[in-house]
Amino acid sequence: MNDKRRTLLVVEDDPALQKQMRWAFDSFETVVADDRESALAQLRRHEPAVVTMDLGLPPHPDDVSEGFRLLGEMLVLAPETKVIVLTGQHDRENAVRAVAMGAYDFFGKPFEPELLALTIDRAFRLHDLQAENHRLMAQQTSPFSGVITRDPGMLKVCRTVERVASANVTVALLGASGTGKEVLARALHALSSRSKERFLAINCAAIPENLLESELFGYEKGAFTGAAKQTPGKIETAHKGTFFLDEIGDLPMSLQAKLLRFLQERVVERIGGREEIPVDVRVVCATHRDLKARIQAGLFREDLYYRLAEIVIDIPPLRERDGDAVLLAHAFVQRFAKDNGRGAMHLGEDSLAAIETHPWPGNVRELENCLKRAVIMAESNRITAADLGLDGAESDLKELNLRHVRDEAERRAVIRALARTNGNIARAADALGISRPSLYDLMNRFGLKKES
Ligand SMILES: Nc1ncnc2c1ncn2[C@@H]1O[C@H](COP(=O)(O)OP(=O)(O)OP(=O)(O)O)[C@@H](O)[C@H]1O
Repeated sequence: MNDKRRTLLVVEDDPALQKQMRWAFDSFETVVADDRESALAQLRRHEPAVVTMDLGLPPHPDDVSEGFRLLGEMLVLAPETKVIVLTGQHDRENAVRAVAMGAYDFFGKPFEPELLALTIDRAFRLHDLQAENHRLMAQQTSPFSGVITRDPGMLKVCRTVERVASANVTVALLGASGTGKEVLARALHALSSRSKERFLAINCAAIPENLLESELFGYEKGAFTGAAKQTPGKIETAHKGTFFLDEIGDLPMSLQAKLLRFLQERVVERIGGREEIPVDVRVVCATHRDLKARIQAGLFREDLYYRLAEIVIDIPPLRERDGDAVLLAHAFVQRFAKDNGRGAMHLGEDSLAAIETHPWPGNVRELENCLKRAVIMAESNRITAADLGLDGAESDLKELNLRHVRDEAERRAVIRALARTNGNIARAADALGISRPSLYDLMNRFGLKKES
């Protein structure tokens, strides 16, 4: 295969062997380095997909210390890069150690160039496949239906939910109102082995204290005035399924003790009853309140907190999710336009800018309601900022311009590299993975003086 875009870095201190390898691997774009420092500089500059490296490198060419140090640093700097380690013919121990550290493969010296070329080719193919896989994964939105996001923080939350779904641990979802706590609790249930059973939710803030107790634990006939028949509580009804306690931060103290007992003993006693009924439920809770602060204020039991918060998942507010407000807005417009039989509707430039700049204190719920109203109210198929009831923010097109964004990122990286290397141009250029002349060009472009 002759593809010059495939960059191979050869780390080899023997000039004769270096030359031989360049020649043998001329179907790749081969760059060479003869020691650790130059190898790291080449790695930064060329970002090769594949590296072959000798383990014996100067200043200690007769042992493997420098080689292993380089291998470790390369794997940190470029974990996707495939490193093929060249070892002595009988040095199996170091070969195995290198692969255990994360090297892709090893080869004994002297090697047959054709065989090594095949291994290199395979490494490139694997690298390309993994890159493609990452690209496809990045295109995906969240892994759950019902949760729309492309924000890295929120995607991490989704991955945590996936990971803990199958474990039978109690999960606390913490986040402001409308951030999607219930959506995530339902996803947790759907991904768990209990998905075929019930998901039961109760909002601890919405029900008065005396009613809440009977809602949670149930009651026997005649337990209190109006208790006409035996009624199981919600916890009991959720047996084998998932029980979602929303707004747990608002649970009255008296019920906190009772809930704690249930979490410890896993039995419920109906009001007015004497029987202890075993219940097997997975408990998920959520609150927008700061539970630690409530513990400090004596409003929430610390022992209950630790029972409930075996796994804590913090959900970021909408304003901290990059690009999500507009992404969600498009999805809501489509959904509500369809629900209302309004045909194809779209958001105008001014409304997109307004959505981006609004802080959304009510999070996704506020955005959802805002678009629901706008779809109904809009006079044409184009939704304006006025339809949204938001101030038509000046569209900051400069911020959206990709070249401007890139320039700004580059300017900052150059300033940081120069600061870290105390103005040393050669080292700053190495750190940035560019040549010295390129760094000078950038410094000129951004008006950065050599001393700065
Ligand atoms: N990432 C999301 N993608 C799509 N819809 C979402 C998302 N997050 C939330 N929603 C929608 O926003 C609304 C509010 O979400 P949810 O009820 O889960 O929030 P909450 O944090 O539980 O709110 P509260 O604290 O007020 O109970 C729901 O209609 C939900 O479907």
